[in-house]
Amino acid sequence: MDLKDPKTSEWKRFYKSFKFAWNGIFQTFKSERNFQIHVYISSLMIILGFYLKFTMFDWVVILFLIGGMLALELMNTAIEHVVDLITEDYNPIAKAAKDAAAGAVLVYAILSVIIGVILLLRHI
Ligand SMILES: Nc1ncnc2c1ncn2[C@@H]1O[C@H](COP(=O)(O)OP(=O)(O)OP(=O)(O)O)[C@@H](O)[C@H]1O
Repeated sequence: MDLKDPKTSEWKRFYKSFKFAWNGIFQTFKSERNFQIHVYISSLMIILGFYLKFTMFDWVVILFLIGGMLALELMNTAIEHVVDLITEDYNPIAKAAKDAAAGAVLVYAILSVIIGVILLLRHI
């Protein structure tokens, strides 16, 4: 890992870690259907926001929900990868880890839908 190489400049390290992070987002988008669905719904909300002339408050809430949802889905994917790396056999602890991570996404998704509907209803 040349990121740990002391000769690598701070800016180069920053740039590379940004590139790795972006690659993680891109790979997750390519491989995870749920992440793609979240991106499409988020894009739709942004278009609706412009169409319905969202207030500054609405934008702050919506962007917070979108960012949180996508970040949580990325974290869920990371946990799935790590679990798969540890075992390919059936393991109740692997199941518990994956299901808890999926549960975290579900909790945030349900609350996001409720808050999104409340915001939309104020404009319709
Ligand atoms: N090694 C394992 N041992 C026991 N249960 C597992 C294991 N791997 C996955 N599971 C369980 O099987 C089900 C499907 O898991 P899978 O890894 O296919 O992910 P998923 O929940 O379908 O998510 P995604 O489609 O986003 O990858 C889940 O309930 C999960 O907990």
